[in-house]
Amino acid sequence: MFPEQNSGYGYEDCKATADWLLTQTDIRPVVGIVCGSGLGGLADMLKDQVVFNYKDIPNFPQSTVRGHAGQLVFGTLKGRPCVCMQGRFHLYEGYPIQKITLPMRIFKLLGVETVMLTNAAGGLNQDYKVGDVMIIKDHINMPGFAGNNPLAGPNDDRFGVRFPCMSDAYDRELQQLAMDVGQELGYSDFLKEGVYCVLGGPSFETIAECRMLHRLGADAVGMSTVHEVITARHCGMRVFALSLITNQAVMDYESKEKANHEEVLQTGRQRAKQLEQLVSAMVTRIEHSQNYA
Ligand SMILES: O=P(O)(O)O[C@@H]1C[C@H](O)[C@@H](CO)O1
Ligand code: HPA
Repeated sequence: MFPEQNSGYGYEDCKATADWLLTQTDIRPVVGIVCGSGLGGLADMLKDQVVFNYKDIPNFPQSTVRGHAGQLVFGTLKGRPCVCMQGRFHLYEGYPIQKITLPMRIFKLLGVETVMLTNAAGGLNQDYKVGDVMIIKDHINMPGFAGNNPLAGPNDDRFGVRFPCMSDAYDRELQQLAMDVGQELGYSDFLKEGVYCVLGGPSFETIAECRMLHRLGADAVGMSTVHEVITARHCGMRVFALSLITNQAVMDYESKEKANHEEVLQTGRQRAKQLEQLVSAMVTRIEHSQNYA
Protein backbone atom coordinates (compact mmCIF):
# COMPACT_ATOMS: atom_id res chain seq x y z
CA MET A 1 0.00 0.00 0.00
CA PHE A 2 2.68 2.50 0.96
CA PRO A 3 4.87 2.38 -2.19
CA GLU A 4 1.81 2.98 -4.39
CA GLN A 5 0.73 5.88 -2.19
CA ASN A 6 3.92 7.67 -3.12
CA SER A 7 3.83 7.00 -6.84
CA GLY A 8 3.68 10.19 -8.84
CA TYR A 9 4.74 12.35 -5.89
CA GLY A 10 8.26 11.11 -5.21
CA TYR A 11 11.57 12.95 -5.39
CA GLU A 12 12.05 12.43 -9.15
CA ASP A 13 8.55 13.74 -9.93
CA CYS A 14 9.05 16.84 -7.77
CA LYS A 15 12.50 17.40 -9.29
CA ALA A 16 11.13 17.10 -12.82
CA THR A 17 8.48 19.73 -12.06
CA ALA A 18 10.94 22.07 -10.33
CA ASP A 19 13.47 21.73 -13.15
CA TRP A 20 10.75 22.42 -15.74
CA LEU A 21 9.70 25.59 -13.90
CA LEU A 22 13.32 26.74 -13.63
CA THR A 23 13.68 26.49 -17.40
CA GLN A 24 10.61 28.75 -17.84
CA THR A 25 11.70 31.66 -15.63
CA ASP A 26 14.90 33.34 -14.40
CA ILE A 27 13.35 34.07 -11.02
CA ARG A 28 14.93 31.99 -8.24
CA PRO A 29 12.47 32.29 -5.34
CA VAL A 30 13.61 32.33 -1.70
CA VAL A 31 10.12 32.91 -0.30
CA GLY A 32 7.09 30.72 -1.10
CA ILE A 33 3.62 32.08 -0.32
CA VAL A 34 0.37 30.09 -0.18
CA CYS A 35 -2.89 32.01 -0.51
CA GLY A 36 -5.92 30.86 1.48
CA SER A 37 -9.57 31.05 0.42
CA GLY A 38 -10.33 34.52 -0.89
CA LEU A 39 -6.76 35.69 -0.23
CA GLY A 40 -5.39 35.24 -3.76
CA GLY A 41 -4.82 38.99 -4.02
CA LEU A 42 -1.54 38.41 -2.15
CA ALA A 43 -0.09 37.26 -5.49
CA ASP A 44 -0.93 40.62 -7.06
CA MET A 45 1.76 42.23 -4.90
CA LEU A 46 4.47 40.56 -6.96
CA LYS A 47 6.28 42.61 -9.62
CA ASP A 48 7.73 41.27 -12.90
CA GLN A 49 5.28 38.39 -12.78
CA VAL A 50 5.69 35.10 -14.60
CA VAL A 51 2.39 33.22 -14.25
CA PHE A 52 1.70 29.51 -14.79
CA ASN A 53 -1.74 28.01 -14.88
CA TYR A 54 -1.68 24.84 -12.73
CA LYS A 55 -2.98 22.83 -15.69
CA ASP A 56 0.18 23.66 -17.65
CA ILE A 57 2.62 22.55 -14.92
CA PRO A 58 3.74 18.90 -15.15
CA ASN A 59 2.51 16.76 -12.19
CA PHE A 60 0.58 19.66 -10.63
CA PRO A 61 -2.95 19.15 -9.26
CA GLN A 62 -5.83 21.46 -10.30
CA SER A 63 -7.69 23.90 -8.05
CA THR A 64 -11.38 23.03 -7.74
CA VAL A 65 -12.55 25.48 -5.05
CA ARG A 66 -14.06 28.94 -5.61
CA GLY A 67 -11.66 31.59 -4.30
CA HIS A 68 -8.59 29.54 -5.40
CA ALA A 69 -7.54 30.75 -8.86
CA GLY A 70 -5.16 27.90 -9.71
CA GLN A 71 -2.06 29.83 -10.72
CA LEU A 72 1.57 29.69 -9.67
CA VAL A 73 2.96 33.22 -9.76
CA PHE A 74 6.69 33.98 -9.74
CA GLY A 75 7.80 37.56 -9.17
CA THR A 76 9.64 39.91 -6.86
CA LEU A 77 8.44 41.63 -3.72
CA LYS A 78 10.51 44.70 -2.94
CA GLY A 79 13.41 42.99 -4.71
CA ARG A 80 13.00 39.57 -3.02
CA PRO A 81 12.34 36.73 -5.48
CA CYS A 82 9.11 34.95 -4.50
CA VAL A 83 6.74 32.28 -5.73
CA CYS A 84 3.07 32.37 -4.80
CA MET A 85 0.38 29.69 -4.98
CA GLN A 86 -2.80 31.47 -5.93
CA GLY A 87 -4.94 28.54 -4.89
CA ARG A 88 -4.15 25.52 -2.73
CA PHE A 89 -5.39 21.94 -2.52
CA HIS A 90 -7.48 20.41 0.23
CA LEU A 91 -8.13 16.83 1.40
CA TYR A 92 -11.84 17.19 0.68
CA GLU A 93 -11.14 17.77 -3.03
CA GLY A 94 -10.31 14.09 -3.15
CA TYR A 95 -6.56 14.32 -3.70
CA PRO A 96 -4.22 11.97 -1.87
CA ILE A 97 -2.55 13.84 0.97
CA GLN A 98 0.85 13.52 -0.78
CA LYS A 99 -0.52 15.36 -3.80
CA ILE A 100 -1.92 18.22 -1.70
CA THR A 101 1.52 18.83 -0.27
CA LEU A 102 3.58 18.23 -3.42
CA PRO A 103 3.99 21.99 -4.04
CA MET A 104 5.96 22.31 -0.78
CA ARG A 105 8.58 19.87 -2.06
CA ILE A 106 8.65 21.69 -5.38
CA PHE A 107 9.17 24.97 -3.47
CA LYS A 108 12.13 23.36 -1.71
CA LEU A 109 13.66 22.19 -4.97
CA LEU A 110 13.17 25.67 -6.47
CA GLY A 111 15.37 27.04 -3.66
CA VAL A 112 12.68 28.41 -1.34
CA GLU A 113 13.94 28.93 2.23
CA THR A 114 10.86 30.40 3.93
CA VAL A 115 7.22 29.43 3.41
CA MET A 116 4.43 31.82 4.38
CA LEU A 117 0.98 30.23 4.46
CA THR A 118 -2.39 31.89 4.86
CA ASN A 119 -5.83 30.43 5.40
CA ALA A 120 -9.39 31.30 6.21
CA ALA A 121 -10.59 29.83 9.49
CA GLY A 122 -13.50 29.80 11.90
CA GLY A 123 -12.85 31.44 15.28
CA LEU A 124 -13.28 29.16 18.31
CA ASN A 125 -11.62 31.48 20.82
CA GLN A 126 -14.42 33.61 22.28
CA ASP A 127 -12.16 36.69 22.31
CA TYR A 128 -11.75 36.54 18.53
CA LYS A 129 -13.82 38.63 16.14
CA VAL A 130 -14.46 38.22 12.43
CA GLY A 131 -11.60 39.98 10.64
CA ASP A 132 -8.98 39.14 13.28
CA VAL A 133 -5.68 37.78 12.01
CA MET A 134 -4.29 34.90 14.05
CA ILE A 135 -0.59 34.22 13.86
CA ILE A 136 -0.39 30.45 14.13
CA LYS A 137 1.89 29.33 16.97
CA ASP A 138 0.96 25.63 16.90
CA HIS A 139 -1.48 23.20 15.38
CA ILE A 140 -3.65 20.16 16.11
CA ASN A 141 -3.60 17.68 13.23
CA MET A 142 -6.92 15.83 13.55
CA PRO A 143 -6.57 13.82 10.30
CA GLY A 144 -3.10 12.87 11.53
CA PHE A 145 -4.65 11.18 14.60
CA ALA A 146 -6.25 8.75 12.14
CA GLY A 147 -3.00 8.17 10.25
CA ASN A 148 -3.63 10.71 7.51
CA ASN A 149 -0.22 12.36 7.55
CA PRO A 150 1.53 13.61 4.38
CA LEU A 151 4.74 11.84 5.46
CA ALA A 152 3.08 8.40 5.74
CA GLY A 153 4.67 5.96 3.34
CA PRO A 154 8.33 5.32 2.58
CA ASN A 155 10.59 8.14 3.72
CA ASP A 156 12.90 9.71 1.13
CA ASP A 157 15.97 10.93 3.05
CA ARG A 158 16.69 13.43 0.28
CA PHE A 159 13.76 15.42 1.64
CA GLY A 160 14.16 14.81 5.37
CA VAL A 161 14.23 12.43 8.31
CA ARG A 162 11.73 9.66 9.05
CA PHE A 163 10.52 11.22 12.31
CA PRO A 164 10.64 15.01 12.05
CA CYS A 165 10.14 17.16 15.15
CA MET A 166 7.03 19.38 15.10
CA SER A 167 7.42 21.22 18.43
CA ASP A 168 9.21 23.96 16.52
CA ALA A 169 7.03 23.84 13.39
CA TYR A 170 6.17 27.55 13.44
CA ASP A 171 9.28 29.71 13.46
CA ARG A 172 9.26 31.82 16.63
CA GLU A 173 11.36 34.63 15.16
CA LEU A 174 8.89 34.98 12.29
CA GLN A 175 5.98 35.07 14.75
CA GLN A 176 7.71 37.89 16.61
CA LEU A 177 8.47 39.66 13.34
CA ALA A 178 4.77 39.48 12.40
CA MET A 179 3.82 40.98 15.77
CA ASP A 180 6.41 43.77 15.40
CA VAL A 181 5.46 44.56 11.81
CA GLY A 182 1.75 44.38 12.67
CA GLN A 183 2.29 46.84 15.52
CA GLU A 184 4.19 49.25 13.26
CA LEU A 185 1.38 49.09 10.71
CA GLY A 186 -1.21 49.83 13.43
CA TYR A 187 -2.81 46.36 13.29
CA SER A 188 -2.41 45.41 16.97
CA ASP A 189 -6.16 45.57 17.60
CA PHE A 190 -6.88 42.67 15.27
CA LEU A 191 -3.63 40.69 15.54
CA LYS A 192 -3.79 37.54 17.73
CA GLU A 193 -1.70 34.43 18.32
CA GLY A 194 -3.19 30.98 18.61
CA VAL A 195 -3.56 27.31 17.81
CA TYR A 196 -5.06 26.16 14.49
CA CYS A 197 -6.88 22.84 14.23
CA VAL A 198 -7.28 21.16 10.83
CA LEU A 199 -10.21 18.93 9.95
CA GLY A 200 -10.88 17.13 6.69
CA GLY A 201 -13.92 19.15 5.59
CA PRO A 202 -15.77 19.96 3.40
CA SER A 203 -18.71 20.05 5.81
CA PHE A 204 -18.37 22.78 8.41
CA GLU A 205 -18.33 21.69 12.05
CA THR A 206 -21.27 20.86 14.25
CA ILE A 207 -21.82 22.81 17.46
CA ALA A 208 -20.63 19.84 19.53
CA GLU A 209 -17.47 19.55 17.42
CA CYS A 210 -16.67 23.26 17.85
CA ARG A 211 -17.15 22.99 21.61
CA MET A 212 -14.90 19.95 21.73
CA LEU A 213 -12.14 21.57 19.64
CA HIS A 214 -12.20 24.66 21.83
CA ARG A 215 -11.86 22.54 24.97
CA LEU A 216 -8.93 20.71 23.36
CA GLY A 217 -7.05 24.01 23.04
CA ALA A 218 -7.78 25.12 19.48
CA ASP A 219 -8.38 28.82 18.83
CA ALA A 220 -9.37 28.46 15.17
CA VAL A 221 -10.57 25.64 12.93
CA GLY A 222 -9.97 25.13 9.22
CA MET A 223 -9.38 22.60 6.44
CA SER A 224 -5.81 23.21 5.26
CA THR A 225 -2.27 24.43 6.05
CA VAL A 226 -1.18 21.76 8.55
CA HIS A 227 -0.33 19.17 5.87
CA GLU A 228 1.72 21.79 4.02
CA VAL A 229 3.47 22.84 7.25
CA ILE A 230 4.46 19.24 8.08
CA THR A 231 5.84 18.70 4.58
CA ALA A 232 7.68 22.03 4.53
CA ARG A 233 9.29 21.40 7.93
CA HIS A 234 10.23 17.86 6.92
CA CYS A 235 12.36 19.26 4.09
CA GLY A 236 13.85 22.00 6.25
CA MET A 237 12.07 25.19 5.22
CA ARG A 238 11.19 27.88 7.79
CA VAL A 239 7.45 28.27 8.25
CA PHE A 240 5.21 31.19 9.06
CA ALA A 241 1.42 30.81 8.93
CA LEU A 242 -1.59 32.94 9.68
CA SER A 243 -5.36 32.49 9.78
CA LEU A 244 -7.84 35.15 8.83
CA ILE A 245 -10.84 34.61 11.13
CA THR A 246 -13.53 34.78 8.47
CA ASN A 247 -16.43 33.63 10.66
CA GLN A 248 -17.23 32.76 14.25
CA ALA A 249 -17.54 29.02 14.75
CA VAL A 250 -21.05 28.35 16.04
CA MET A 251 -20.82 27.16 19.67
CA ASP A 252 -24.32 27.85 20.92
CA TYR A 253 -27.60 26.05 20.16
CA GLU A 254 -29.47 29.39 20.41
CA SER A 255 -27.34 30.93 17.63
CA LYS A 256 -28.88 31.67 14.24
CA GLU A 257 -25.41 31.90 12.58
CA LYS A 258 -24.54 29.40 9.85
CA ALA A 259 -21.00 28.96 8.50
CA ASN A 260 -20.86 29.46 4.73
CA HIS A 261 -18.20 29.86 2.06
CA GLU A 262 -19.65 33.21 0.85
CA GLU A 263 -18.94 34.83 4.21
CA VAL A 264 -15.44 33.33 4.15
CA LEU A 265 -14.68 34.92 0.77
CA GLN A 266 -16.25 38.23 1.75
CA THR A 267 -14.17 38.59 4.93
CA GLY A 268 -11.11 37.77 2.82
CA ARG A 269 -11.91 40.66 0.49
CA GLN A 270 -12.37 43.04 3.43
CA ARG A 271 -9.00 42.25 5.05
CA ALA A 272 -7.06 41.67 1.81
CA LYS A 273 -5.16 44.96 1.80
CA GLN A 274 -3.96 44.70 5.39
CA LEU A 275 -2.83 41.11 4.88
CA GLU A 276 -0.90 42.15 1.78
CA GLN A 277 0.80 44.94 3.76
CA LEU A 278 1.68 42.59 6.61
CA VAL A 279 3.10 39.85 4.39
CA SER A 280 5.04 42.20 2.11
CA ALA A 281 6.57 44.12 5.03
CA MET A 282 7.61 40.82 6.60
CA VAL A 283 9.17 39.53 3.36
CA THR A 284 11.47 42.54 3.14
CA ARG A 285 12.73 41.87 6.66
CA ILE A 286 13.26 38.11 6.58
CA GLU A 287 16.92 37.18 6.31
CA HIS A 288 17.94 34.68 3.64
CA SER A 289 21.18 33.08 2.55
CA GLN A 290 21.55 35.79 -0.09
CA ASN A 291 21.32 39.49 0.62
CA TYR A 292 18.68 41.23 -1.52
CA ALA A 293 18.77 44.62 0.23
O1 LIG B 1 -7.66 27.20 1.81
P1 LIG B 1 -8.32 27.67 3.07
O2 LIG B 1 -7.93 26.88 4.27
O3 LIG B 1 -8.13 29.15 3.30
O4 LIG B 1 -9.89 27.44 2.84
C1 LIG B 1 -10.88 27.46 3.85
C2 LIG B 1 -11.27 26.04 4.21
C3 LIG B 1 -12.21 25.67 3.09
O5 LIG B 1 -11.48 25.30 1.95
C4 LIG B 1 -12.94 26.95 2.80
C5 LIG B 1 -14.22 27.03 3.57
O6 LIG B 1 -14.88 28.25 3.30
O7 LIG B 1 -12.05 28.01 3.23
N1 HPA C 1 -14.53 25.82 9.68
C1 HPA C 1 -13.64 25.18 8.88
N2 HPA C 1 -13.00 25.78 7.90
C2 HPA C 1 -13.21 27.09 7.72
C3 HPA C 1 -14.10 27.81 8.50
C4 HPA C 1 -14.79 27.15 9.54
O1 HPA C 1 -15.61 27.72 10.28
N3 HPA C 1 -14.08 29.09 8.04
C5 HPA C 1 -13.21 29.13 7.02
N4 HPA C 1 -12.67 27.91 6.81
